Amino acid sequence: MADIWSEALQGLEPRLDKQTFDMWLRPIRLASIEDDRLRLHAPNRFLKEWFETHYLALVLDEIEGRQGRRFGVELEIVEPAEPAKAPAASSTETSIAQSPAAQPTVTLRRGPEAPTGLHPRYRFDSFIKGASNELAASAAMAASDAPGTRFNPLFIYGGVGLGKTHLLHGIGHELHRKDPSLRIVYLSAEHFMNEFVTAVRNNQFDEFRARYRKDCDCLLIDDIQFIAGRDRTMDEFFHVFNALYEAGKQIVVTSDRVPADMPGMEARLTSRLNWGLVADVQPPDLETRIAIVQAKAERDGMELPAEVCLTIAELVRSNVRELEGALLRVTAFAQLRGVAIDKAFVESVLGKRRVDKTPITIEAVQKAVAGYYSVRISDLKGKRRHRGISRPRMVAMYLCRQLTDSSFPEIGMRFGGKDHSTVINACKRIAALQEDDEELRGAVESLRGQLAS
Ligand SMILES: Nc1ncnc2c1ncn2[C@@H]1O[C@H](COP(=O)(O)OP(=O)(O)OP(=O)(O)O)[C@@H](O)[C@H]1O
Repeated sequence: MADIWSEALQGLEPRLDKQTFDMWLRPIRLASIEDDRLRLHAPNRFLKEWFETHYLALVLDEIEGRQGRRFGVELEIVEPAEPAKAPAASSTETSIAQSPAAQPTVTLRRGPEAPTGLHPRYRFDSFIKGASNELAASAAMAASDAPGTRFNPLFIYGGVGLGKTHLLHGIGHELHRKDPSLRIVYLSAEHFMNEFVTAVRNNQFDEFRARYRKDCDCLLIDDIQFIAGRDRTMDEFFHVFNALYEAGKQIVVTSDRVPADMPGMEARLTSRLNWGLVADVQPPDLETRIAIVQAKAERDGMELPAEVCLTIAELVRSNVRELEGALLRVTAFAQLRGVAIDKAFVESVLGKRRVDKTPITIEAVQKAVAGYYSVRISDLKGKRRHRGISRPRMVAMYLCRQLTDSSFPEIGMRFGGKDHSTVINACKRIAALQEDDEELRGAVESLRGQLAS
């Protein structure tokens, strides 16, 4: 009976990319054939769902072509009998008949009450899945179902504001929910470097090493591209990676680009980052953008007419952060002016505002921000870290990114030759701070209005 299955797979193997075949088809097993039904086993929920949606029809067509009849299918999740590599949390999939070997083999020390640094809103249930992020989102969920096993490391990459950090935090929350004893460490690569430098300077290397190599069951690192070219940090991260990986601990990494495309990143690190699954997030399509606008409005207790959601989604295409910003702008303006939100209003706030106007330049942004905060343009381009300077500098970088077509490296260059990751961090920081800081939100809106007019 297994021949039906293996013959079909053999027929398909040369027609599919090797990685695709090994990842999605090979792990599916034929358990039995009853009448005209194939009973198949998938090792986990993620593989089951992915196989069902993407490859099942293909395999059934192949079988039909060979056998001359169409089979039905029952696809169940059955974990492989051999012990999982990771001693971490087992899958909570209730339908799985767990073999004793699949249970955790060591008792983990209790972790903190809740992993620190995780944004309370960045959870899977508030993440809208669409074609543009499907692989990354499903893989993130799979990694939190069975950490340290199949998708380890999980590498999520993509452009700015597309949900990488949201997914990373989602994994942390989900792992913690399923097993509060897990020690989950989340931090940005920049933070990792700063801690490392401080540890070396203060002779606290043993503590640093213990924190990341031993007392950690899951490492979530944001913006790994930051450490490219920083030799000692890369070397340290390499050892952290090895220690955790060998212990079967889950590692999830995000970046703005694929591992192979990071100039200055050591080859031994790039290759390790490629060991597991590399999944991208792309700018959302129209349907996903509409769903995101609806969900965000609902979360904020607003009911927006479908036409309004559609108009916002049509006008803002680049990324989700900008979509959120646009929604915030529309609702804030409507509140200020005390008017109802309809299509024409949205267009007046977002849409045609830039048409027929000269494009906003980086210089114009720097000038407006310097004037607003009463600082010198040379300070914005300089290195001083005093809050009175660094805050306006970050706001200026943020507005340059929002209002001009300039890339991160280009903005960095025009701010006194700063690294693109500094610009990325500034943009993120200002976007996040605006959520709670009304004064900052007011400043950004006022500058935006000034520059747009
Ligand atoms: N699919 C989605 N569903 C719901 N919200 C989303 C989705 N994608 C992104 N967001 C939201 O958009 C905002 C930006 O997302 P996030 O910070 O995760 O982006 P990122 O890819 O990490 O970008 P960056 O590289 O700039 O850090 C967040 O508020 C996040 O909640």
